[in-house]
Amino acid sequence: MRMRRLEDIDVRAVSESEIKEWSRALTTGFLRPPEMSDHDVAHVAKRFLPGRTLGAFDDGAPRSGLRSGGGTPIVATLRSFPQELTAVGGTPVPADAITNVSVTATHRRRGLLSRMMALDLAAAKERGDVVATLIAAEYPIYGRFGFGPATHTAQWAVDVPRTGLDRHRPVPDDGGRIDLVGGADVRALGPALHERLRRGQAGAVDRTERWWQLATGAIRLDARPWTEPFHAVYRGPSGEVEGLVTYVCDDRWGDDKLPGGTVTVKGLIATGPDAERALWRYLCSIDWITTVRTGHRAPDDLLPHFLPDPRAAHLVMHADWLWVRILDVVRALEARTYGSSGTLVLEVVDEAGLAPGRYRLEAGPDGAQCTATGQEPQLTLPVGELATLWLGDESAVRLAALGRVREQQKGAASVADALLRTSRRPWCPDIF
Ligand SMILES: CC(=O)SCCNC(=O)CCNC(=O)[C@H](O)C(C)(C)COP(=O)(O)OP(=O)(O)OC[C@H]1O[C@@H](n2cnc3c(N)ncnc32)[C@H](O)[C@@H]1OP(=O)(O)O
Repeated sequence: MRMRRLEDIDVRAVSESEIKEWSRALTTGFLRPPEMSDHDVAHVAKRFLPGRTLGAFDDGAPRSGLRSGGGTPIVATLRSFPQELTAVGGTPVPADAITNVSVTATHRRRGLLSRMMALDLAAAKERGDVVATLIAAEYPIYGRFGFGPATHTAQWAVDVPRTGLDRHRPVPDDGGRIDLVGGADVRALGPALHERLRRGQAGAVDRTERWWQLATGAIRLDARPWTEPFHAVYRGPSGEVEGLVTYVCDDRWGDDKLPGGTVTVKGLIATGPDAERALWRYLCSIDWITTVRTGHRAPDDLLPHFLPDPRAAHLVMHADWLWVRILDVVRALEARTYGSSGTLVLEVVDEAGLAPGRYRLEAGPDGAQCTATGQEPQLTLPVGELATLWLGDESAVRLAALGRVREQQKGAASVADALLRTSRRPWCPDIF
């Protein structure tokens, strides 16, 4: 069969009637069994947003075999949806959340992702989104499109017998209480708790009703076998719900008849350190459990230091997590608060032409003003590096040492750090 030339492959928004074929292309690109059940396709269709589900159509591709319906075969997918991302200081900014990016193995490295990404980012800019966000499958994919890694994830495995915690003490020991609750309770309590968390957590994103339904089994998908988890809530001494953990346990025993169970945390959110401490200690106090796996946490999570012996928490993963692409430099910089007062003139390099320019930032602990300027820049940096600095996780001095930002004025990177870095690291608890 003749290979289609690039310009013969149509990249466009899919219509609702093309969702089944689009879903097949997505599962194929993600190396999953290609045929999605009608039940699962119906769920994909439910969250369909016109114009925001993109596909690449190759009418030269075979219509037999894996294909599930009529129409032109789809060989690449990308979907975006509206999201809110919390900036430093707590203000949510409108984000274009990008997900379901795939290109069928036979069509890779021919520019299909680049074309879909250009379409989606242009539409986001046009809509007035301040940033685009995604969780990258692999590190090298998205930097070229102006994204920078803006939060990191860490996962620990806690060796419970080594923690030094006294398993005879009641948990919690601070006047609060912990209760196991059902999925319906979580759907009732969880959203308000999460809203409180995300307002104070730079890097957090909003959760939809569907998110809570999936997390509690109210929506089940054929492609994701469901195990009913445990949910525990922590109420502080005042009786208010301040924390929630969802976890599963295995039932492992050694030949020596000693228990060796593992708790795997699906999510733990809390509005303050007392609730976090109480929930981690609760998990470490469950009989038969010798390991607690934490799931995705911020790299500066307090967990190890809640344990008398912090070395009992072994770091098992540390990696980039949320990637951010700034689309509107002025609104992004004005949305956040700063660690000190000062001014900084930045030259932002953006080869895609979405947010390039010279910007003067006058910043302070209560907010900032940012304007386009003709002044000489103090710091020159690619738009992806700006995203990395924007959420407060990275140091401009480090990036200058790596040659990724350029000081045009000596000491400008230190000035940038004093303004932009935060005392706690940003964290995105979710995957999307
Ligand atoms: C947010 C999410 O959904 S993350 C999930 C991403 N999807 C996956 O990882 C699924 C498996 N992989 C794929 O489907 C594809 O390989 C994709 C989507 C990663 C890339 O799609 P392609 O159409 O091949 O990308 P495209 O041809 O536009 O590549 C543009 C450039 O990026 C580079 N590139 C693309 N993917 C990768 C990668 N995984 N690693 C390194 N470089 C890459 C290409 O080499 C090319 O570089 P060049 O311009 O210097 O030649």
